[in-house]
Amino acid sequence: MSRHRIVRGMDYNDEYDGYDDVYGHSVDDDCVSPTDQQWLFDRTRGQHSMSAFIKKNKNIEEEAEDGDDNDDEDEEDEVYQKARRDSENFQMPELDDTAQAKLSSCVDEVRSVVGDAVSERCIVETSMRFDYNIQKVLDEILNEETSKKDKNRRPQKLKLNATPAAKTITTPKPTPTKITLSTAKDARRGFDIASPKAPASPNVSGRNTPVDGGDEAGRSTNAIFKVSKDQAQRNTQELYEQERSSHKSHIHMIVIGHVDAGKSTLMGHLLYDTGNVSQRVMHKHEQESKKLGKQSFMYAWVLDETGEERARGITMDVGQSRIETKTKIVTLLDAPGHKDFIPNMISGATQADVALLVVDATRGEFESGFELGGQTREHAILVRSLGVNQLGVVINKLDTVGWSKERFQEIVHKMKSFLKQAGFKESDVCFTPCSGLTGENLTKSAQEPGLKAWYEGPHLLDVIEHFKVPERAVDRPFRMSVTDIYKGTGSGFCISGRIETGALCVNDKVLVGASREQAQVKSLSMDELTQTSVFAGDQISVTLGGVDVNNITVGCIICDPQMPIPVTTRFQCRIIVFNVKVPITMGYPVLLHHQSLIEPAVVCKLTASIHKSTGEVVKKKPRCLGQNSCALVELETSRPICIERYSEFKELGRVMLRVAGVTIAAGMVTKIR
Ligand SMILES: Nc1nc2c(ncn2[C@@H]2O[C@H](COP(=O)(O)OP(=O)(O)OP(=O)(O)O)[C@@H](O)[C@H]2O)c(=O)[nH]1
Repeated sequence: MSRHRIVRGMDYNDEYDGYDDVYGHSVDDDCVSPTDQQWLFDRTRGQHSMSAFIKKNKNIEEEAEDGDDNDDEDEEDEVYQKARRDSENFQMPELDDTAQAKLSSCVDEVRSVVGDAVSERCIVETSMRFDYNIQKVLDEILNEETSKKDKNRRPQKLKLNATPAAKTITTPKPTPTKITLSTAKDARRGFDIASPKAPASPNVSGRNTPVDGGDEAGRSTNAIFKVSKDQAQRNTQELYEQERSSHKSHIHMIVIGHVDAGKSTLMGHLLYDTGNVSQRVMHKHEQESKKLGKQSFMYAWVLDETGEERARGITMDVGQSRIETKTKIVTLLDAPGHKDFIPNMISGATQADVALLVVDATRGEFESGFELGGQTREHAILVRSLGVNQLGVVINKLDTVGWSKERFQEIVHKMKSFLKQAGFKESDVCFTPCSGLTGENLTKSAQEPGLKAWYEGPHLLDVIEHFKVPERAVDRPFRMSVTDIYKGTGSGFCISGRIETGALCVNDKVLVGASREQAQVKSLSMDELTQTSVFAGDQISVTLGGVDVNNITVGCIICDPQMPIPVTTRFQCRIIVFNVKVPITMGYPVLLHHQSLIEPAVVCKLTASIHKSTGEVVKKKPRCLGQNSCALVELETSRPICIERYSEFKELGRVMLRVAGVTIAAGMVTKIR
C-alpha cells in the first residue's frame, strides 16, 4: 500500500521548536476536552461570560486604541452597531415547529457565510421571503449588501468626475502597503512582515515574477501573465463532463478515532476482503507479526508499514490505499489516533471528503476515548471544522462485548447527541456495528448469530458505497495545496497534493505560492497513471518546469495566473475557541494550520466577541477570549501566505489554531487585509 507522503519528511522538532517540553499534548490534556457545548448551535445558551475573568485580571491592559483606526474601521463599527441594534429590537416570529426548524437551520447557514455584518432581522425576513432556500437567501442578501456598498461609493466617483482638476493629477498614487510590524507601535509583536507589494518572499528568483502584485486582496494581478489561448478560454465544466462522465466517481475517506480503536486493523481487513491485498502478502504479515508476538496486528500491518509503527503498534503517519466499490473509487486515509500525531491527522483530513470515525466498544475503552479526554471528540470536531460533513461511525470490537445490542445502543445514544452538537446533521451520520479483527459486517451482512439476532442494517462496504460524492468545484479558478515535493524522473521536479478547485492541463501556466512565480505544467499523473487533465477533488502529482524548487514549500498554494489567490500577512477570522488555559489576548502566538501549511502567526487584534448562535456582536474589542467563546480576530503571519475568504472558497477559507500541541480554535476567514 502506498504511504501518504505529506508528512514523511516533517521534522517535529522544527515544527514545534520551542515547545519541546510540552509538545504532544492535545486538546484534552489535563482532562479538559472539547465539550459538547463548544461552538455548537444552542439558542438557549448565552455567550460565555468574560466578566468573571476580567474582574480577577484587572491588570490586563486594555487593547491600545488604534491611532490609525481608519474610516474603514469606523464604518465597520457602525455596521456592527446597526446590526446589533437591529437584532436587539427584533422579535422572532412565531412559527410552528417545522417552520421554526427550517428557519433556524437557514439562519445558521446564512450566518456562517455572511458573518455578523447582516442583522438577524434581515436574515430572518429574507429567509421567510425565500421559503428558507439558502441559496436564494444568500444571493439576495449578498446582492443587497453589494448594491449598498456601490451606492455608498458612487457619490465619491461622481465628485471626482465633476472636478476637472482631478483628471489632471498626474502624480502616481502611492501604492498602499501592508502595515509592517516593525513600527514602534507594533514592535512588541516581534517580527517583521514584508509587504506583499514588495517581493513577497525572499526566495523569489525573479525569473517569472510579476512586476506588479495586484489589488489589495491580491484578487487579480496587473502583471500580464501570458497563458495559452486554450488555457484562457477553456470550459472546464465541459472538459470534466467529457473526460469523467464515464468514470466511477472518486472520494477521499479519512479513518479517524482514538488510539487503538482498531482503525488500521479495520482498513487492513477491508482491503484484504475486497481483494486489494493478496493472500500471499497477508500470509507474510501473519508470519512476521507472529514472530514478534504481535499477531493481533497482522491486518494493521497492511497500512502501518514502517518498522517503528510496527514495533510500537501505533500508526504515526497517514497511511493511504484505495478500494473500488460498485460505483466509486475510494482513497482510504488511515489517520494516526495518538494525540502526538494530530498534525498528521489534520493534514490528512484537509484532503478528505468524508470520514469514518472508529470507536472501540470494549467496556472502559469507549469511555476513555470519548469521555475521559481521548481523541474521539477531538477528531470529530477537527474533521467537521475542516469541512467534512458526512460521517460513518464504526462501533468496532463488538466481539469483546458479546455483540451486545445494549452496548451498541448505549454508544449510539452518547455519540448521536455529541455529533449533532458538533455540527453533523443527523441524516449525514450512520452507525455500523463491526469487528475489524474477525471481519464481521465488513463486506458481508452480519453472519455472527449474536449480531444477526438484532442487526439488519448495512455492512461497512455498503456504508462507504452510499456516501454522497461532494460536488466538485471544477468551474472555479484552479487552486491546489502542495503536500509534498520530490525529484521527478525527468527534468523539473514534482509536487503532489489535492486540487481544491478548478482544473489543470498539461502545458498550463500556474503561479506558485506567495512568491507568485510562474511555472509550467510539464506532466500530470494520478494514481501513477499519466493524465492530460485533472480536476477538483483529484489527488495528483505535477511535474513543474521554469521555477526554482526553492520557491516551493509544503503548504504553499499553486493557482491560476488569471485569477490568482490573495497573498497576505494579515486577515480576519471568525473563530470558535476550544479549550485555552490562558485566555487569548492581543499578541497571542499560535501555529496556523491552513490546508497543509503550518505557519507561525500572532493574534494581532481582537475585533469583537460575537454570539455563538446569532453571530451578533456582544462586545467590540474585547480584552481577552476565554474557552467556548466565539470572536472575530485578526491574525498576522510572519511570512506572506496564500489564503481565501470562506465565503468565496470554502475549501481555502478554513483555519485551525494550535498552541503547544493543543488545538485551541477553528476559524473561517472573513476578510483579507
Ligand atoms: N478484539 C478485537 N480487537 C481488535 C479489533 N480491531 C482491532 N483490534 C486490536 O486492537 C489493537 C489496535 O489495533 P489498531 O488497528 O492498530 O488500532 P488503531 O486504531 O489503528 O491504532 P492507532 O492507529 O495507533 O491509533 C490491535 O491489537 C488489534 O488487534 C476488533 O475488532 N476486535
